[in-house]
Amino acid sequence: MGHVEFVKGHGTENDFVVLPDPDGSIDLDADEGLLVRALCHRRRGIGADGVLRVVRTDAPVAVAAGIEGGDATWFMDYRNGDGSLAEMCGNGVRVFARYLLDAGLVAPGTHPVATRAGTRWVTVDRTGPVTVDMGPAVLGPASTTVVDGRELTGVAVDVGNPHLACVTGTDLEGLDLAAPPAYDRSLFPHGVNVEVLTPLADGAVRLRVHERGSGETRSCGTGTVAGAVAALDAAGRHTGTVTVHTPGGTLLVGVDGATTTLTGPAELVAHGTWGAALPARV
Ligand SMILES: N[C@@H](CCC[C@H](N)C(=O)O)C(=O)O
Repeated sequence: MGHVEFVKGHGTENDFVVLPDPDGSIDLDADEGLLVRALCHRRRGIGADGVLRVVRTDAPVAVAAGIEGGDATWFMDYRNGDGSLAEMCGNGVRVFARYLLDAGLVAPGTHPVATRAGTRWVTVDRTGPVTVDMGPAVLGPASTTVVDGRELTGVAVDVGNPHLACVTGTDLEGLDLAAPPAYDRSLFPHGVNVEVLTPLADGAVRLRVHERGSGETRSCGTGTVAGAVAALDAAGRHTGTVTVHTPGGTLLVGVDGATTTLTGPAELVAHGTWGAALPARV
């Protein structure tokens, strides 16, 4: 495997390796996602929850993936840390937009980004939070899960990817979310991200998440939207603005009848070359 240029970034500590690969020439599927797993490994790699490959929408790999470029020049090819594909990543798409801006590929403003879940419009400026129009979050049936030996009831929420959002009074501090929670495979045939959230007195919610393909993460953008929609639903509401506190930071979710928005920080912290020998000592 040759050298690969990378950028490291995060949004509320949901962290990513950004791989600029406009022509889609890096083979991320080889050896069941070996490169992705190696990059994301916390001890033997760079360490990340997932990989954001930056590919042109007209590159053969994007076309082969069925990506409808539409207005979008760039495709966010998202991979979980275990090498699996996911349809969408809410924190990732905000970090992706931060990369596009800092790399001079877009100007400050609102831009379309193609994802496997469809096009998402992201508003990014030189500094400050990044907002993404996440599209509709569709509530599904109630379902149960088992987390840390406790049975919890949640509601299915489709945010382009699958979620089971459990509104509960459970003490989130003590909950062990390391192991994949049990779930109904007939309802979630492709797996599910599981959120556990507690409404707070001021109307905000506290949220933790076990992500499909990544394990417990410090934050999950799509999970935050799913949690906010579930919390509103539990309160008998279908619109509103919800502040969501995750272990990695605070995000703001807007929910109206037609769509949802997600706002929060997105930062790039390093860049380098994977696989390169160190420069010779002088
Ligand atoms: N961390 C992401 C979600 C990444 C995908 C997820 N693990 C899945 O498999 O669906 C986010 O910020 O939304």
